[in-house]
Amino acid sequence: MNAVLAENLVKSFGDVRAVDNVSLTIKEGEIFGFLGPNGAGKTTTIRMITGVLIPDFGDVKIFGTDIHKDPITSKLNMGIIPENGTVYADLTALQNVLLTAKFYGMKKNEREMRANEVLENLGLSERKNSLVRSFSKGMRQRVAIAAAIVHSPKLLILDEPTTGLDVYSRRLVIDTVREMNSKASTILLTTHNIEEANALCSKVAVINKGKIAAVESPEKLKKTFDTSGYVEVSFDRNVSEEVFSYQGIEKAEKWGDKWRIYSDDPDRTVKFLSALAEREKLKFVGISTSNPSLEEAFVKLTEED
Ligand SMILES: Nc1ncnc2c1ncn2[C@@H]1O[C@H](COP(=O)(O)OP(=O)(O)OP(=O)(O)O)[C@@H](O)[C@H]1O
Repeated sequence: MNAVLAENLVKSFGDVRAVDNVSLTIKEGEIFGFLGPNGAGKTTTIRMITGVLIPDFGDVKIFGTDIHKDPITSKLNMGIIPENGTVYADLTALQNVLLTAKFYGMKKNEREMRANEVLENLGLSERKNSLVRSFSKGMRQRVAIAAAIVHSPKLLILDEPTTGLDVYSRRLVIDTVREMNSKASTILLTTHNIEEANALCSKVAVINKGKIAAVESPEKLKKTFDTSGYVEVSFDRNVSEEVFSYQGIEKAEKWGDKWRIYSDDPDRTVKFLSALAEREKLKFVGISTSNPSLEEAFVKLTEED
């Protein structure tokens, strides 16, 4: 079953078409990353998916239920951490989480057990009885996350969950996302952080100027935009450029003590190099293929025309 099925979402604010015909399918069990530059339409899309904003056009189904026709059923399945997650500053961390647990209709015993458990997992046990007012940004964000996951939602939606957090809070947030996913939650998160998306997500969608530019696994996306396709090789002695003249090899460039061999088929290049080494009695000192980055793909997908 699809956790999220968003079809043809459109939302304008005055003359600005913030979201322009966006469709997304998020399968159960995925960690789905929503990437895009500032103002691309990520938050507006998330707000439509979570039922906070009514689209001008289009539908959203959460586990098959229309969010606008039956918001309660849909929302019971969700945990939502909005951008700059909101928590009550005049309540303690524990009171914040217990309050949300109550909203979700959890029983008293279960509320207390789970609230303590999630606060512990998010490194907040020792401060659970302190007012949130006294907390740092990272701690507040962790309280917001604890509150959003206390009812073990089937779908966890996080808008920029790690922006502005210190390394410790970021690590706890990422570990929590992974743990929720391993316990059968589907995750949808927006992020600016491409390396984070690369490390966490099984699939990413890139949005630019309100439109979806690509939906792929990070690995496929990297490969699609890898224009650098080269193999780097060094031998135990110098060779001249001519030895690399071979069908399919576009060029060979000297890089320090190595050669970069460009082609559209690294597998063939490696086989060719192996035959070359044998024929010329060369020994490999090192050989590696280029490592395309998701950042490169992202920049290509979102760069100005
Ligand atoms: N309530 C609003 N009223 C007017 N314009 C809005 C409103 N919300 C969003 N916009 C505009 O819609 C566009 C998309 O904004 P949105 O916040 O969805 O982008 P985003 O991808 O989440 O950006 P960021 O990464 O900076 O948070 C922007 O041009 C923004 O100025």
